[in-house]
Amino acid sequence: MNTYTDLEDINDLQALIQEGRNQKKAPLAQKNLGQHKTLAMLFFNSSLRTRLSTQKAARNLGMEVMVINFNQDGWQLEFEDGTVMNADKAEHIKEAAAVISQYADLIGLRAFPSLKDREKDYSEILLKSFAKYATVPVINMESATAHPLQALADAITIEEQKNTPNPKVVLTWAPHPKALPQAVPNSFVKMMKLMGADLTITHPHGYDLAPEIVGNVPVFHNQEEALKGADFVYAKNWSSYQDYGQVLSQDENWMVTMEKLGKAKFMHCLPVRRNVVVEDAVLDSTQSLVIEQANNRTWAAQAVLKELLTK
Ligand SMILES: NCCC[C@H](NC(=O)CCC(=O)O)C(=O)O
Ligand SMILES: NC(=O)OP(=O)(O)O
Repeated sequence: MNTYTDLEDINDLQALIQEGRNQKKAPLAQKNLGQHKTLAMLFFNSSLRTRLSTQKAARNLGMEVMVINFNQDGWQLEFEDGTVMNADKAEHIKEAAAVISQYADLIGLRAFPSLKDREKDYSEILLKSFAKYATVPVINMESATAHPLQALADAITIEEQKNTPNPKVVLTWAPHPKALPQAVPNSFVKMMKLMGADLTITHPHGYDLAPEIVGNVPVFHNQEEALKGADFVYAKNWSSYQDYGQVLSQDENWMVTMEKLGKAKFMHCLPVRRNVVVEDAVLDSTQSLVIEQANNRTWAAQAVLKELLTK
């Protein structure tokens, strides 16, 4: 693995999941691997889990970490080629990426989509420009359309928690007051396909994810029907892909309740809006995996950092 911009960068998924589980058992077993190496983490958006778990993972491997909140502390970046930079953008990605590459051995990036221009968001201009102009590996810490570190933590969580060889996994849309990205569901669907999981997707009309990502995964518009016999229920809100970035429904009947969950385990990437996405009773029950899922973010990041350090 030379970079971790999306799940396609993974050479051997089972080995990477196993590596994450090994790191969890012995977090400091390779504490000198990253000695004198630095991870620079660039945040264009808020984060709790990604920021802290990735730092923790890097430190467990002996790395130094530098963090910059780009919107507050960095210069506004220009990504287009050949522009006359006489407006608000002070620095071109060509210089910024080349300069950061001299200070750091790995660069992590978080940058959400605009949710205004689908073509532009799905072109992943920020992530791809960094990957192009940086001379060190780039790690996706949630880009416009993908969250591969989250998906790896989700895969580790399902592997740890499953009681049958091929459990039924249901990804359900859930209501939310704001327009949210498709990054988490996109990467979750891709990951479940890579794992060969028994995946079902359920969402209201108008919320289909990108067809090239969904492929032939069964999609139900009846949530109750989809949830029948589920072993894992993964809830997430996302805004519309077709009517790009729009909130078409806030139907509270789609909230995950204990009654709907049945015997299944509950997953969510967090942060989660209580009693909007999912009711308290679910999050406060022993069937909720959300805290363990967030714990696994460290081990997923540590597995990825290890691969990138030893490539
Ligand atoms: N990194 C995990 C999720 C990040 C983001 N959620 C959010 O922005 C929630 C914000 C709120 O609830 O106000 C998303 O859906 O992609
Ligand atoms: N799940 C996740 O990525 O959380 P943060 O947005 O807090 O990093």
